[in-house]
Order: sequence, then structure tokens, then C-alpha cells
Amino acid sequence: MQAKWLQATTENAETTPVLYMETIKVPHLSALSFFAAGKEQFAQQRFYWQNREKTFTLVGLGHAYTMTFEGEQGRFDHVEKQWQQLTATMHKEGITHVQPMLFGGFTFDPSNTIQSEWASFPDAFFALATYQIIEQNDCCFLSMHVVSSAPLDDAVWQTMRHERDALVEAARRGELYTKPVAMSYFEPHKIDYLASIDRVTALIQQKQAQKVVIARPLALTFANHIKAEQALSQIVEEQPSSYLFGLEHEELFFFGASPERLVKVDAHKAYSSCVAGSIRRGETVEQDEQLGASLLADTKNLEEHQYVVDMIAQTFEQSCYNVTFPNKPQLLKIRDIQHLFTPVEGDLKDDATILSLVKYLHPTPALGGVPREAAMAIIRENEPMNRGLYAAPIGWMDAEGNGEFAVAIRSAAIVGQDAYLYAGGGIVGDSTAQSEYEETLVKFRPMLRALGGNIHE
Ligand SMILES: C=C(O[C@H]1C=CC=C(C(=O)O)[C@@H]1O)C(=O)O
Ligand SMILES: [Mg+2]
Repeated sequence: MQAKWLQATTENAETTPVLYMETIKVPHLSALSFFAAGKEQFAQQRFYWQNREKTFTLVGLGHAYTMTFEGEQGRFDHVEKQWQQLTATMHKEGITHVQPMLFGGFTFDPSNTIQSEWASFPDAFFALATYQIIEQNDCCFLSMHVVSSAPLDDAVWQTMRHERDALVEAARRGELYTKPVAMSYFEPHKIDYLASIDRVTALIQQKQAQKVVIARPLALTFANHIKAEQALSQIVEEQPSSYLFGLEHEELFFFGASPERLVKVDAHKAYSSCVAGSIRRGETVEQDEQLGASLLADTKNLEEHQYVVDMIAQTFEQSCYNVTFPNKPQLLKIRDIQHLFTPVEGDLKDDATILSLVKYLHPTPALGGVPREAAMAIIRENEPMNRGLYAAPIGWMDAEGNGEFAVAIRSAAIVGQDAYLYAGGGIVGDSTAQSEYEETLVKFRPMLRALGGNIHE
């Protein structure tokens, strides 16, 4: 008995790390240049995030702590619990109101075992950066994090302060990036994709599901390795009204420009957005308005959209008080495409958290389908790819329960000289393969442009 008790306490002592943090305020710094400044010391350990409104930017270099999880059962709770434990005891120096931020994502479907570029990516992957920069309200805060079970020696801080100052200096020098130029463009499984849309539409007509989102990849090859900062710099320039994200994991760099919020929590208020139903942008203002008006009146797109509103509103009803949402969709216009859009908000109940909302919301019918399990089974049967983080929750949270997750669409994974772009669409009873195919072509455009692969434009 005693031996067991001793073992338990030792384990406990070893697994109770403390989070040390020191924050300073720095004059405005380009978040992208800071990301690039970490390219040598922190290669494969960087992340980048900017919200749609461009009012909040977060960049992380290095891993002070990582959390990973394999499998479906318990992955959201595991990350939640670990983060709570890690932030239970914090030692803050310098500016103390700044929070440590955990950044990462949960893969779309842990049951997918297809070998792919995502082979070594865990089903949950989150990192607390060694060096974290936050830009908000015209202020720029630079934090250092160390997670240690032993008391921290001041010499550690001294060394890190030097490294931090060198990173800031390197970031101030900046750099210009050229657009990558793709050598080849390949649509794997194109014929399979077209056939799968016909099959899935038939299954929906037979009432095996009401809606299923089917996606496909597009592959680009380059003459040289694409640098993460080079790819990111393109979307920073080109996508002013989307969430921008980038996450390195080993050899893989996943990045994108998504219009779609999964959930945001700010001071116990929760926000989600239903984004589903699509049409291209017009070439003139009149044509653009006409296309928008026809989208707002199109029964197939309204059906796609309504499933998402019903499900998100229902989930919010369980986790929030005072749930509100407009009774008709509006238009959400981004560079290449316009969508039907309905915002949903509410006041978080005491037992709900941002991660519990991510757990219940993912995948919404904008990415999975209705009913959820039937749709997931149809996706597994009919989509010959592994989505990895595509269409999955990606985002951040702080130690006070605030945070934001986007749905990682309009995204691509870069591995060395190859890039895999992903796009899909909501299939309902009256979908047609050709128009769904064309919708994916429009959805590929942001990443194709960023990667210099817009061979068809
Ligand atoms: C699955 C994607 O988009 C979703 C989000 C907005 C509109 C959609 C649609 O109209 O089909 C999709 O549900 C994608 O861009 O890959
Ligand atoms: Mg659609």
C-alpha cells in the first residue's frame, strides 16, 4: 500500500509543471516578420493567427509546452484539462494582464486512417509558444513562456531575453517574399469525385441522410521547397477579410484564409457563424449584386444553409442562455466568393466552455452533414482522402476561458515541394456533380492564387 502511495505522489510531483511567463510591451512589430524571424531556431515550431476583423493577431515561436492526443474519445476534454492544470499556477513577470495563449487544432475525423500528408499529425495538437506576440488595440505584447517543474533560475530568463531581443531586431529588418510559382497542377480523384457526388445525391434522395459535405484535394508541385513565411505573406496581402492561420508540425505547414468562425468566447459571451451556401463574385457591381440576390433566393443553397443554422442554434440552446440569431441569412462577401451567413450568439452557461462548444459543434453541417453520424459514414465511404485539419477547428484560447476557433477551410498543407489544397461543398437532394465541381474550383482560388498555381485564371 505504502509503495503505491509513494509512487503516486512522485508521479504527481513530476507531472505538476508550473508556467512561468514574462511579458513586455514593444513598439508595433510586423507579426509576419516576427514569424519569419523564427525560421532557423524555431523551424517547424511556429504558428500564426489573425481574426477576420484584423483586430487580434497572435504569433508563436518555439514550443514551451505541447499537448497531443490520438483518437476520438476524450480529445477535447484532454486538452481542456491539461490547459486548466498548466494555467492553475502561473508566475508572471513584467506586464501581468497579458495571457498565455494555447494554439492548435483538432483533426476533422480521427477515424480516417488513409495514409496521406497527415500521417504523423495527432488528432489534437496544441502548443504554448516559447515566444508569443499579441497585437491588439494598437498594442504589441511580447511574452516568454517556460514550463518547468523545478524553480526557474534567473539565468534562464537572461538567456531568453537576449534571444527575444535578437528576434525583435531580426523582425524589424523585415524581408520581402516572392510568390511561389507552381510547376504542375493535378486534380487527383477528379473522376471519382464527380461519381461520388452522383452517388451521395442518390443516397440523400433515398433518405439515408439529408446533407453531406464532400471534399476533394488539388495537388501542386514546385521547383523548390516552399517556405512557410513565403506562403503566409501571400494571404496576408491577398485576403483582407478572412481568418488567417498557419501551423507548423514537423515537415508539414498548414495554412489558410477561412471566412468561417466555429466559435468565439469573449467574457462569457459565445458567438458562432453559420456559413454555407455559395456563389461566385460578379465582375461588375451590378452583376455581383445580382448573383448575391439569386443566392439569397436559391432553394438548394437555402436548404444547405438551414441545416447549419438549425444545428448551431440547437447546440447553443444547450450551452447558452439568451440565444439570438436573425431569421434570414445575409450575404458574406469575400474576395472570390459570396456565402449565405447567419450569426448566432448567446451567454455561456456556467458549465460550458469554449472547448465544450467546439466538441459539440464539430463538425457542423457546413463541413460534415445531417444527421451527423450518417453523414460521417457517407464521407468515409465516398471521399478517398484524409482531411487532416482541413474543415476542422483551429484556433486559440487563453487561461481565462476566452478564445476563438475558425473552421479551417480555404486551406492547404505544404510538405517540402508539394502542396495539397482542399475544397468541398454541401450536397443535398438536388445537387449536381458539375456545379459542385465548379463550386470547388472557386473555393480553391484563394490558395491557388497564394501559391502561384492559378494556371486557369
Ligand atoms: C466545405 C467548404 O465550404 C463550406 C463553407 C461554406 C460554404 C459551403 C458550401 O456552400 O457548400 C461549405 O459548406 C470549403 O470551402 O471547402
Ligand atoms: Mg455549397
